[in-house]
Amino acid sequence: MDLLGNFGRGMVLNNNYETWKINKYFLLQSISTPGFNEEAIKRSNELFEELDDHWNSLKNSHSCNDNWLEMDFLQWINRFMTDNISIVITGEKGCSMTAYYNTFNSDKSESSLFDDSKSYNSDKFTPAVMMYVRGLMFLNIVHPFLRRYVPYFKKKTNNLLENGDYIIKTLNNMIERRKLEFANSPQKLKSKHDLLSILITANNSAKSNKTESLTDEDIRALLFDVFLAGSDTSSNTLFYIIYYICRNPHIKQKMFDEIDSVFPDNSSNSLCITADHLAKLKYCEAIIKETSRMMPVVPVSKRVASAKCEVAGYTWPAKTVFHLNYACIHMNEKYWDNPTIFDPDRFYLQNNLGEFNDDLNNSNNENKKSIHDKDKYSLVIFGGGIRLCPGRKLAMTSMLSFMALMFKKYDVKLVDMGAPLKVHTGFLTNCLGLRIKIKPRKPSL
Ligand code: HEM
Repeated sequence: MDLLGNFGRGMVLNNNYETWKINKYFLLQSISTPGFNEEAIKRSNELFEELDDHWNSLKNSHSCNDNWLEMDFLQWINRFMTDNISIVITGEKGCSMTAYYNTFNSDKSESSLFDDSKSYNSDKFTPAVMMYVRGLMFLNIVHPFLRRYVPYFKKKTNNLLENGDYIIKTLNNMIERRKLEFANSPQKLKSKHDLLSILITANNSAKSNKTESLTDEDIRALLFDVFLAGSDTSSNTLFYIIYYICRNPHIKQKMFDEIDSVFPDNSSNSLCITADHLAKLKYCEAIIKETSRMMPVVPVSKRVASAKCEVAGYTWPAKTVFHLNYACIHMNEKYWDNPTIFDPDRFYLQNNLGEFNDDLNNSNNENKKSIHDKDKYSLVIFGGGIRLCPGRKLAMTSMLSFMALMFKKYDVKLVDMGAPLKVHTGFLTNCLGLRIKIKPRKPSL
């Protein structure tokens, strides 16, 4: 079942506390550096410009009624976030948006730029990671006899093994290439702020100081974890944001007003967002929280009791598995007034937005502020306790950047206001499709 040799390595699939702790330490140190955060914002700016160029070309090549461009937002935002997480992890430009744009074009020549044997192809790699996750479920459920001897299951198992090999090879190549670059030109790499370069630099200095360090397999597992956890989570949240603000025009307007106040109009067509701008987008932050309360992309999680414990007045033996229903907690009337109403003001007016700025090194997160007076775990978008999501700051940065860039420029509406939100819940609650229309908010843009 352990196709990648990841069990006991990295974070997500690691139940060995000692190695998990070391991996977590390296990941948090790497993604908490100011350079990493600035780079993530800079990359969002660049990628949005690319996305906007694609949209403009589509608008020019298709006749659009009233200047509104209709699109399947699911496809674009998935690819935007795929390219975003790819470049943040590897420093290498992904090709998912370009590959998708090319499907609208008769001239597909740009696709040939991506040679799998030489460079990393985000459009192929990220779906492979998702296939790996679905494969884990399959391997968990299907009996080994069926996998070995029954043709249908055997074929599926072989596909999964091939997929696992492809992921390992891609990540190994990436690490090897970067280490070689590092050996040839150490100074150059010190100025790089992608996750892989920072991890290698931090690991090299741990080795030379003879403190605990990572193996290449650990680095591979950490990269895999971030590919796995960092893209679909943020893109699904952004779908749901679009859905809810379109259905609540007064909230959309309040969001536009905030964005306009942080980015007053200037002659330039493109924004250049910084961390200071993002810190001012308190209403946008409240929208992200309220959307995630209504529709948490990670709806459940699990914990295993390491020792006998008491929960809800009952005594439970060690190794009891507890399923934590985050989606239900978010709808509990004990903690939330009118929980079915979409109301970002419940976070905004209380000005209680400290959760995402807490000390990222504090794994127990005991200092987490309560969202309101009732219970600090009544909002568990990013989980809680020792396995709290380490990527929450990066997630907030990418989502806020996207919101500012998109809504400074574009108004948005749903193609079908009456259509229910189509979702599928597995590990994540995935949106299955969302047709929207966009139009520049100002004629000059
Ligand atoms: C909107 C975006 C995101 C959401 C909603 C989200 C949510 C979560 C949740 C609920 C958990 C499980 C916590 C628990 O069991 O209590 C988790 C774990 C994790 N997340 Fe995120 N996440 C997001 C983005 C990211 C990003 C961008 C990264 C990249 C660094 C990331 C990396 C991880 C990792 C490595 C874990 C596993 C932690 C462990 O097992 O100890 N996540 N995330």
